[in-house]
Amino acid sequence: LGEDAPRYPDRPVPDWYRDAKFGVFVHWGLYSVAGWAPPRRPGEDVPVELEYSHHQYAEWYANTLRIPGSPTAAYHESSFGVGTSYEDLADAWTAERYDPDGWMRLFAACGARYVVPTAKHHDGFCLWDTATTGFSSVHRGPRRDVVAELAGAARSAGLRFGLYYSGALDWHVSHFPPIRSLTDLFTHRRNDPAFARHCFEQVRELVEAHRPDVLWNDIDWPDSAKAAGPYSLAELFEHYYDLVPEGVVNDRWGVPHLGFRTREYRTETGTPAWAWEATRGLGASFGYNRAEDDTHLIDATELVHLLVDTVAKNGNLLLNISPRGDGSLPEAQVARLRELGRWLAAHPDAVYGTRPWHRHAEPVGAPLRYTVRPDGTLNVIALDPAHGDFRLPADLLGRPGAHWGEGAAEIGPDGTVVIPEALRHLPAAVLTLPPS
Ligand SMILES: CC(C)[C@@H]1NC[C@@H](O)[C@H](O)[C@@H]1O
Repeated sequence: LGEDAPRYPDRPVPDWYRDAKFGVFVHWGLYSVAGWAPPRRPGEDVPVELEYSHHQYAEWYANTLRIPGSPTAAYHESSFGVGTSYEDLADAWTAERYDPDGWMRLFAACGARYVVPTAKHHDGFCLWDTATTGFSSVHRGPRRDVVAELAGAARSAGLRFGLYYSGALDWHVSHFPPIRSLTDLFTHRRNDPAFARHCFEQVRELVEAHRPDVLWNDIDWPDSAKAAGPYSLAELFEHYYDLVPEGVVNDRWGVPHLGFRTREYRTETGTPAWAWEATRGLGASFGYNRAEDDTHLIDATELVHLLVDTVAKNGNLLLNISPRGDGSLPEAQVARLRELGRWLAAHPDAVYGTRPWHRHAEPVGAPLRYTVRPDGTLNVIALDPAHGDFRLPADLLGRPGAHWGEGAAEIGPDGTVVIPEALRHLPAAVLTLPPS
């Protein structure tokens, strides 16, 4: 970094974030009106040359639509007619079933401790009362300040409130050909001072109006804002932390300042010392995709395993839900969220406020995950208890006071742990061992 490179703050990730463990991402925007992408089941892939023309992310509709011959281009013309642009859809967006309070009560009931809705995605459509553009949900379509309503509803429901912002891509104010490769993704983007100021002013509006507890930027930030000076990223971070002392940012700003690291549809292999967050949709898309059905969604048991595995590895899970354009929530997604919430409500101390043990799982043998409570109690979380009894590892043998919730656990001299019949139907059962 040159000597004129700005100095970035070195801030610890706040305890509220590390204790929260589970948040809900909400990708809702103009792309939700069309709500379509080529559906993709777990494990399905496309050849790299089709990665962008057949993008599974429905929130990329505005880009995919511009790729000649793409399935999205065909879908758009057959659905909206020749000559209808993506941006024309803004006036068709009515959001008649949008219920911010209902959303947030549901997320809180499902065990989420924070929520991160999209304020502006790559399409450039802003969901708040911005002075920077008329391409917004206040000036067009719903004619509502969606972000303000979500912020109030989230905090009324007792949730921490974060905001997602697309700092690298804004297709409304950029005039590049469509992104058709990973190289395009990092070259077909504006880095000029005018765009840097535009992004700075938009995020400053959001910070000053809503004091978001999380600033979740995506992909990168305009390069011209990475030197010291007015409208610089360093200035924006300083302003943010002045207004939100417990605020936290992610790792996608393109500068040597980050709070938590992010993994998109991926996990960590071990237990990193740093705070990180696993994020994914319930299906293969973040934005609503009407072409997805139950077979495209992760099932509830896998969701519990994903949360437990992530927390055991020192991470948070930010699980995305994809509201339809009218603001209703896809029932199959809600059902999975509720199932996860039921398990969490029955096992809060296995997750919230815990920290990793010295290993997150066993290299071989029983599918166990470990977390440690603030008082030192060890949670031994057995995934898929229906598979039956398991052997405690040697370093846990003989530790007294093992319990399954209410009842004492039966552990044989060889460390075989009998899983009570009443627990075998659960996605995961939690054995506790008092502090050694
Ligand atoms: C993880 C999530 C925020 C995704 N980040 C990359 C975007 O291109 C994608 O649409 C989605 O927002």
